Amino acid sequence: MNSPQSTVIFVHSTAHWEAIQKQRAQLLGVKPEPGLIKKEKKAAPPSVKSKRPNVGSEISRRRKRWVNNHPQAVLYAEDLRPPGYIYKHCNTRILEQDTMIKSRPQHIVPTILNRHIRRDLKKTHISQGLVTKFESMLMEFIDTWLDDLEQLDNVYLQIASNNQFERYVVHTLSQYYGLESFNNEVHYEFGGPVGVCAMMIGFPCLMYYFWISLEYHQGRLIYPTSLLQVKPWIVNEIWNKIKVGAYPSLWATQVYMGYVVFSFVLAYCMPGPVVEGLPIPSLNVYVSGILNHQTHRMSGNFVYDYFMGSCLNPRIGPVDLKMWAEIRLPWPVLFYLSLSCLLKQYETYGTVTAPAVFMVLAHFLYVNACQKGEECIPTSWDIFYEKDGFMLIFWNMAGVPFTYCYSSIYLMKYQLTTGRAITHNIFYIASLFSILLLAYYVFDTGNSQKNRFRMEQNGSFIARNAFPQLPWGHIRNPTYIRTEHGNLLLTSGWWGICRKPHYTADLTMAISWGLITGSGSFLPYFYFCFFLCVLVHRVSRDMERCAKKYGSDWEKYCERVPYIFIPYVF
Ligand SMILES: NC(=O)C1=CN([C@@H]2O[C@H](COP(=O)(O)OP(=O)(O)OC[C@H]3O[C@@H](n4cnc5c(N)ncnc54)[C@H](OP(=O)(O)O)[C@@H]3O)[C@@H](O)[C@H]2O)C=CC1
Ligand SMILES: C=C(/C=C/[C@@H](C)[C@H]1CC[C@H]2C3=CC=C4C[C@@H](O)CC[C@]4(C)[C@H]3CC[C@]12C)C(C)C
Repeated sequence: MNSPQSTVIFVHSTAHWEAIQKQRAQLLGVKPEPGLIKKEKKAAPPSVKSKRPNVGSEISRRRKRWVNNHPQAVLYAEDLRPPGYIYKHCNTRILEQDTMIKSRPQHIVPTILNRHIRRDLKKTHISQGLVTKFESMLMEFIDTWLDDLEQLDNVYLQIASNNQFERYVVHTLSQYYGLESFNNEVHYEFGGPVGVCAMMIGFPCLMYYFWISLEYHQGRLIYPTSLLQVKPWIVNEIWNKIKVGAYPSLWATQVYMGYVVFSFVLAYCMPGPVVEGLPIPSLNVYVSGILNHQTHRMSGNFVYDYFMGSCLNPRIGPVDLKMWAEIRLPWPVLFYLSLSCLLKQYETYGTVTAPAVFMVLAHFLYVNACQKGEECIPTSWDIFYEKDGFMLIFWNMAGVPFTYCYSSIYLMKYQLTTGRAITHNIFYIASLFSILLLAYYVFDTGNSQKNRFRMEQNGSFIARNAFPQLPWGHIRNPTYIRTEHGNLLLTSGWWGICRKPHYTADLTMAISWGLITGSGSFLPYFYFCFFLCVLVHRVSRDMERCAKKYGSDWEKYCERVPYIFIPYVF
């Protein structure tokens, strides 16, 4: 995985800043007037040229090169020491006795280079040009923010560099100036820019391909029979069919966009229960003046950021766009599509089959769950973690409604084109209905157990009577693990049995949507396969995130609840 790195220098607080000021004044031999930090501004930043640490002995060539800004002038560990600092007289004890430094808050990095860095620097010849370049950047940054102490809590300077050695120099200089620095490593998911580019092109193409196979081939997957056939196959089988049957017509656009607008107006005027979500990161972040005030976890790569999104919770008025697009758009459309297939069957044959009823029930349960449990959704992963980018928007507006419906469309198209309805024996049908209802029960109560527990914890719990409120959906006096982070991890109910009970239940429902159509086509199983990949990937991302966030508490939780999907199996 490609992981570009950049170095970010942080200044955390006004207190920290004042400490830096005092420190620098002390290093320069200027006595700071207590409480008048701003007044020292002009005197404080040493000009990079005039106050550059002395290098080598006074008559040495090394010193001359350094003083004359020779590009190959080198700097040793001792050169990075504060001026006037004598190595053999300084140790940590002396540092701690120093009143200026003592007055610093605990978290501030000491000014004197630590032994580890000193040892490393001794081995390294650092070019003067490099040091001057980064030192000037730091000086400029310090000067810029001297006048604006109020903003200091959120200010940081980002220095992008893919060179490990350069980053090392920046860290060392930061330490010298009492700034806190750390590497901000961009961790790409989904295969990075190349992976997401492939997905953005591949998903729509795949959907067209599946549409052709459903519309013209009773769900059979089609392919060219020889290499020579590829071009005519693409033109005749794919392109011409899309042009005729799947070109976005004005009527289709009006119907779909009409529904989108209608649904938005409803969300605007009839918002449903209003609950507080989880705290989101501060929006008041300045990043070298480049990013605006709402972007979040940006990689800097346009394609990747376009796919992942930039904002976490964009809104228009009272409508949280992500919630609206995730709940109020795809699931009702999916339900209407299934219902339409059932009505078409009834209109054509005067009767309906059990599999078609099954699909309407399955989609009704899902859409109903999303609406009746709307108040629980702000504490779920997509809302608090995923940003609103191509991935979520495409999947909400196209993927969910127009791929999750393959089972219903397949049942209908198969009957319309062959004249034979897909049916099964009563035992098979009854088993699948039972599996669906049982899985739904675990899915519904699993989600609501965890989300209500979390809502109680953050004080946003509200009781609702929307149908159905299932028994065990709300655990009174639950057991949990209290983490040092402050969050509680539920270990009662389904959550004491495995770590992702709601995923297991959701996947069980997904496979039942395929099984009800028999084994004539892969397409009704596409949702299950796709969803399995999504959830397995999500589990690994989530576990990694939680392990970092909760540390040893997460290990304790994993010991208490060792299985992820199925107890004693996995
Ligand atoms: N049909 C579809 O297309 C999709 C359906 N879904 C369904 O949506 C539902 C919600 O899933 P999703 O949003 O992915 O995940 P969750 O709502 O389970 O969110 C995971 C988060 O829950 C918190 N958490 C994990 N374990 C515990 C615990 N024991 N106690 C308390 N909090 C815990 C952690 O957050 P924290 O950091 O706050 O601790 C974790 O990051 C599932 O049923 C899933 O199947 C999801 C995606 C797509
Ligand atoms: C990822 C997408 C969509 C995800 C949604 C389908 C689920 C996200 C959170 C889920 C739910 C949370 C809590 C619930 C309370 C329960 O009482 C009922 C179920 C539910 C509403 C549950 C339902 C599914 C979610 C809304 C897109 C990108 C496909």
